[in-house]
Amino acid sequence: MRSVYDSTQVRAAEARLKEFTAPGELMQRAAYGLANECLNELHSRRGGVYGARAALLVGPGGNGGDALYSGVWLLRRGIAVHALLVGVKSYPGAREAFVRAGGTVGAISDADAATAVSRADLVIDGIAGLGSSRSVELPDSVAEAIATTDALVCAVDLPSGVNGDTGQAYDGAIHADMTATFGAWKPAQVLAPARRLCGDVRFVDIGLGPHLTDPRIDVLDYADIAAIWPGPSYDSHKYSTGVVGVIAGSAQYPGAAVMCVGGAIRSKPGMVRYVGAPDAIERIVAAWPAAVGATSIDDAGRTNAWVIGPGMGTDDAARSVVRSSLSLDVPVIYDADALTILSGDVDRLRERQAPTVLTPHSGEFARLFGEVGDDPVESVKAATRRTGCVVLLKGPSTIVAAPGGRVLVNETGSSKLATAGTGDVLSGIIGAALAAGLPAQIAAAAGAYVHGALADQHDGPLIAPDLIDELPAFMARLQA
Ligand SMILES: NC(=O)C1=CN([C@@H]2O[C@H](COP(=O)(O)OP(=O)(O)OC[C@H]3O[C@@H](n4cnc5c(N)ncnc54)[C@H](O)[C@@H]3O)[C@@H](O)[C@H]2O)[C@@H](O)CC1
Ligand SMILES: Nc1ncnc2c1ncn2[C@@H]1O[C@H](COP(=O)(O)OP(=O)(O)O)[C@@H](O)[C@H]1O
Ligand SMILES: [K+]
Repeated sequence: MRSVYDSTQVRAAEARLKEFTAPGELMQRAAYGLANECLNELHSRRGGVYGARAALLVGPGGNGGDALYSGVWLLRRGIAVHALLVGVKSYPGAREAFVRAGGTVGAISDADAATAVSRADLVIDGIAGLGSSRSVELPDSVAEAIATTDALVCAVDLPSGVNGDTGQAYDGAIHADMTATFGAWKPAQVLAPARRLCGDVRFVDIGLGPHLTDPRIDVLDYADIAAIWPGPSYDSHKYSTGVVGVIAGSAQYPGAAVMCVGGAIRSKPGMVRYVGAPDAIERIVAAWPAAVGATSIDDAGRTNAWVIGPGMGTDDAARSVVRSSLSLDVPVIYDADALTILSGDVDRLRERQAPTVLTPHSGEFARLFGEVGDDPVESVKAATRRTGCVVLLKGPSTIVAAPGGRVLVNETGSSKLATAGTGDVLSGIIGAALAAGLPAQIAAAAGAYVHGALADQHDGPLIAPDLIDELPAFMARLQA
């Protein structure tokens, strides 16, 4: 598990650590770590670093200070380093130290600034880090040179022009190949759209660890999923590993039910029950002979968790099923059309006694709670406070919040998943995890991890049923 801390937490931890360290020590640790990451990467790209050129983009604050002091280390390794000041100020003492070590300094507005960038093998973005909260305004020629260079572009702490806490990217934000993050992972390094601008994130330890508590976000990794994903024990039977109920599909969207049941059944619960009209049951059993049909929730028999919504439509019959399901005393995941149905009735979700998971994409989220704002984590947390439910917001970074709990962000998957029906598979997978007894937020986040990993594992173009086909191999590896 990777813990992520916001700028207030990082600044507070830095302030505490500074009580035990010499003045300027933390910046030296950061600058040395940054230089090392750049040297290693440059070495593997060019086969050596001597004789290379570097351009530093230097802002007025601590971020620019890190860039200038890292320049001192680069100069000592035989790299020619030119600093371009963005503005008139620079971090006290850093510019002098850089010049003493042999660095040259110009202004970003100099006529030859763009040439310095395009001739560089390494561009270090030290315009702003934790203090970045607005667009980056560089001369067009320099912005163009940064955007088109083949050089290694390394961001100091965060790419300039991204909001470190929310993951928002402002105009002109720098697109880095690599980011050296100091002391902690920051929200922008795991949240869309900023995380894409970070490139490969390298952790530089500056000793903040003992001073950081209560992360803002956690990111589950493969080892976490392997440890928590339920598997059978020697004395398991079909009722002990969880029974999933699925209500999905309609005459208009029959495939949604097939994919949702497939996602559930291939995640290996003890049993999957499908509730629908007789012709729908026939279709499901033709696709998944191991599924068990019933025509109503009441007739379905023992079920540990329900998945309700994919492709079920929003007609009166669907509305009545969703409303009556609110009183089910087992975990329920509401997805797709069920979310649309509930959007008129959001506050009724509070009536639910058993755990509830909502899995909206941003359009469904807007219908339920209003548009996702500039701070998506805050938007999702507000939705959990309002409903008392676990809310999983889908998208290029999936955010899972629970009432009173920590926020989980999923990093697996990619835009390969932007194809119809992948969400139906996801809700089936989460349903299996819920039925096996995982706590609702963990089930949702672990389901999102598995779902994304299936896409990552799949070679070539992906359609939703491919995810189901990838499940057995993934589960076999996970449980090995
Ligand atoms: N506080 C500490 O103990 C440490 C801080 N470190 C570095 O210091 C950074 C934080 O320093 P600061 O608080 O000075 O903040 P920053 O240097 O990140 O940014 C603040 C300054 O940049 C300007 N700025 C913001 N956005 C800009 C833009 N788009 N274009 C031009 N200028 C812009 C602001 O007006 C302000 O003057 C960290 O991200 C990290 O790089 C590290 O040296 C580690 C230790
Ligand atoms: N650009 C993207 N990057 C990563 N994941 C994505 C992207 N677009 C969609 N996804 C994922 O694909 C799935 C789509 O679900 P959804 O929108 O409900 O589709 P459908 O209703 O067609 O099944 C979600 O898990 C979502 O997180
Ligand atoms: K930066």
